[in-house]
Amino acid sequence: MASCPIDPSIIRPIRFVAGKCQMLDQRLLPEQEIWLDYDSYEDVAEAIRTMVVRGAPAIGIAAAIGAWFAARDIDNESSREFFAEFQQRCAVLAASRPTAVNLSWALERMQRFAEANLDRSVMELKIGLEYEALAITQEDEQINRKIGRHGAPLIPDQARILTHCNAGALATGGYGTALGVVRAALAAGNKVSVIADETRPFLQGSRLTAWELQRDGIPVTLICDNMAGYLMQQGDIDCVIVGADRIAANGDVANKIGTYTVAVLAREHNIPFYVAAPRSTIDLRLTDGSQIPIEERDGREVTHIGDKALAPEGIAVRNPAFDLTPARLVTAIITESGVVSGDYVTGLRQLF
Ligand SMILES: CSC[C@H]1O[C@H](OP(=O)(O)O)[C@H](O)[C@@H]1O
Repeated sequence: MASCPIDPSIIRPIRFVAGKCQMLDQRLLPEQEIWLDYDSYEDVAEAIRTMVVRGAPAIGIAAAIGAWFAARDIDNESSREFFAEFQQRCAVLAASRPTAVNLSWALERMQRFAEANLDRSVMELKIGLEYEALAITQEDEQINRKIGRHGAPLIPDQARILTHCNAGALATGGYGTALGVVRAALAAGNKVSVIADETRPFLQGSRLTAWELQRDGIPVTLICDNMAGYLMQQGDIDCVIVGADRIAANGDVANKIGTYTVAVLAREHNIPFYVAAPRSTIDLRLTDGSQIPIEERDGREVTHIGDKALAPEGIAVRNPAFDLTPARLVTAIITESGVVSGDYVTGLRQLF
């Protein structure tokens, strides 16, 4: 059933209506629900970089809206000169974060639209780009509902599902990818529950997944990342479902740091490890995961929570924001076009 776009009960982190954009500042959850107004491509790029908005599909949507702001503000009557400036501004958005391929996927889609319509006036190009950004925004939730429908049959009744990071409504245009499978399993009548890794250092699990699921009345238990192995050992986890930021052509998965650790633990305990992602997160241009850029973020995310220091001043820090899970540890990849497992090279290519 198509969701009602104005149903306030459904979590959507980005609002794009009549050329206006608001984004839920996810840095302030769960304590504050603050919506920020955006009206320039530079500010949207900063929102992506600073993780006001985060999550691969949500980053793609924000980038598309940012690209429209970029086009709207170009003051040029020549379509070709307009397009050259538009490409330069899209490059600013593309540089905001490196790992989630949805960012470049959305920007390339916007630029392809413009390039295919250079015979139009600049005004017509601007109008068309707004509709393209709106389409990218509105398509995402329906894609996630399809992912949920394909994934739900994999989830047994009473399943206790471990999640890592947030691949829910807050990471997308609504409904979520990994959490979309959870929502669909519940809608199918399965009494599933979630065990959410807090996901240090940005705490997307404790701050976002726990908030999102509690708000929707979905059973959720929060654990520290270092507890997952113990719960698996105790038989308290029945399956794992995570999202993805980029999937290479061979099925290697880049996702939030700690995902690889969970995948290794799941394999050790013979627990299914599922990845839920839209086709826009699959990058067939990369033969394997070694080619996926891994973002290194500010060490302050590790040494501080807000202004509170968690480590001695000046301590050396590493802060890779993602890691790579080899395809051999992935039980199946759940997409809006179906479920792929085993021969990922063939299976992923057949999705397109
Ligand atoms: C549905 S994609 C969510 C994906 O994005 C997250 O990363 P970040 O919060 O840094 O944008 C994480 O890897 C999630 O699995």
